[in-house]
Amino acid sequence: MPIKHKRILLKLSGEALMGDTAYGIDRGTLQAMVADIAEIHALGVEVAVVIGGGNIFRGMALGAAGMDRATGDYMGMLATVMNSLALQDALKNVGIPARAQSALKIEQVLEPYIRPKALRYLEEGKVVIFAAGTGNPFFTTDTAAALRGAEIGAEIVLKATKVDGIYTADPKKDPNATRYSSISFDEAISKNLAVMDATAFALCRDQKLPIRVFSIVKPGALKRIVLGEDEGTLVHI
Ligand SMILES: Nc1ncnc2c1ncn2[C@@H]1O[C@H](COP(=O)(O)OP(=O)(O)OP(=O)(O)O)[C@@H](O)[C@H]1O
Ligand SMILES: O=c1ccn([C@@H]2O[C@H](COP(=O)(O)O)[C@@H](O)[C@H]2O)c(=O)[nH]1
Repeated sequence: MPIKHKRILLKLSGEALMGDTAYGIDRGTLQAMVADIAEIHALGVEVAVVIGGGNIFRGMALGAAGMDRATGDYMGMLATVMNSLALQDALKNVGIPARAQSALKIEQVLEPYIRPKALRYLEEGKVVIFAAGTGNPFFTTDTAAALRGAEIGAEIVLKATKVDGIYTADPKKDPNATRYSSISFDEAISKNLAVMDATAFALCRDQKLPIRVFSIVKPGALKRIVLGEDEGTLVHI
């Protein structure tokens, strides 16, 4: 079967990285994510990854607890750096070349984000991990995924999360919610569907970059998507 998407931006949920634990990185979950990436890497897909930080810190939650919001956001971005380091290490452990780049300057830890270098890594078959989100507070890693996806000319943003698509309402709160198989950007924005923030939806819409939201826990889902099969929810123009 031919691959449908040659270059993708994969957004991995930070929150999902906890697995069944209450905080941090669950080793088994991380290895399962790596196994999914390995399957599509073996098909020749060029893979760039943005990983969230919800398993460690979210600026909004820290802000609600009384911390200065921007400070909380920088802590959230640093959380994504930790997740990116763990992912880079786990990929290398299974023989997949991976390079993480940071949107915040921490040169002793990660090389900085340099777009031409990232593009070269992708052409060389290396998995590129974009750490520290956009590098700016008041954004999210979903927006970083949209931004980097557009910058590298990805054909699609694949958001791997804890639910298996976009629903009429949060399926964790509303048992009667039903899943869309596809939805337009305008509808997703106007209905305030909180699976992704409006900034990310708007950026992808303006750049004509489709998004597919799918379950990170469903075995083989990522591979089926790159082979063109129907999974989760497609967000389109
Ligand atoms: N209409 C909706 N359809 C699907 N999921 C929804 C909807 N509204 C809210 N959600 C929630 O959005 C969550 C996914 O978004 P969220 O940004 O919180 O997580 P993530 O991107 O997977 O994690 P992280 O930010 O740590 O990377 C789902 O787990 C789901 O409970
Ligand atoms: O560009 C960005 C990206 C992220 N943040 C902060 O990091 C946390 C974790 O990211 P998630 O997307 O929620 O997983 C986020 O809550 C923000 O606080 C940021 O400030 N800028």
